[in-house]
Amino acid sequence: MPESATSATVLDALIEGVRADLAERMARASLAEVAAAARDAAPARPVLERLRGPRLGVIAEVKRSSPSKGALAPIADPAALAATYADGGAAAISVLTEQRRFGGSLADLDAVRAAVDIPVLRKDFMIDEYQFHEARAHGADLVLLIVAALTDGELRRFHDLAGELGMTALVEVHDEAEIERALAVDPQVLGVNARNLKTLDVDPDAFARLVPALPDGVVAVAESGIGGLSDAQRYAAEGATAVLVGEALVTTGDPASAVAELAGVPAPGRAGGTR
Ligand SMILES: O=C(O)c1ccccc1NCC(=O)[C@H](O)[C@H](O)COP(=O)(O)O
Repeated sequence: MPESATSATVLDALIEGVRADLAERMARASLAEVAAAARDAAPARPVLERLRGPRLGVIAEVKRSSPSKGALAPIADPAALAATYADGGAAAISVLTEQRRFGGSLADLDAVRAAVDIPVLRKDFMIDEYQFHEARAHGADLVLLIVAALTDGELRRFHDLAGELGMTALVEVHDEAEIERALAVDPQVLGVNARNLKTLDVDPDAFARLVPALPDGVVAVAESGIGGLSDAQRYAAEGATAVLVGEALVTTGDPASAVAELAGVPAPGRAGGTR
């Protein structure tokens, strides 16, 4: 459950903004209209096999700014950046669509979708059924479910809905209690975010601490604070199937080489999908 109403967190504030923006979009297009657009979209791409492999899967993020760091990169052409990531060997592209603090949009998702053939993640604070149809209508193959932002009932309902729409859910946790809640929906892809979304503190040891609780066969994604090769190598050695990287890729002058370097990391611990 989200923290109590008396102690508003960074995550609470982000979600408040997401709700306001969502209300505006809902006033422009009904759920029925968005659901029809989702049905008309090309089928979602399979994700699991792209993330699993003898080498580390790299989910490369299009990220202009963030609550923790402010402005990172202007990214005038998200399609070109995504194509560069794909050329470097990214397994998937993450597109932040939250507008207020991350500078993203559904237009970014459209542009990236049109530019690459690899799976695309809609990275946002998914709190309403409407956003899942919207994600699919805009070509997403993967959607993010942040356990800290959802009740158990919402987590179950949205995990099911993502599957019904043909998408894969990346279920994101930060601590032991959230893992327990996440496992109740039997996720195929589990992300451990080193960043606590309530405080913005980054704990590079979170993945290693939680990895023993991850079920065999799950795609384990280490997220946030990955600065380069040595971090990626450490996560691979700890059992990560994939890494999700934003800041380090949008702030480098050579994103294709940066992705290629990370994508070259052997991931022997999870090569067969088991630990
Ligand atoms: O990045 C933030 O400051 C942030 C703050 C609050 C909620 C979410 C946030 N980021 C979303 C992400 O999960 C990251 O963009 C992603 O894991 C990549 O992180 P990084 O490589 O550290 O940019």
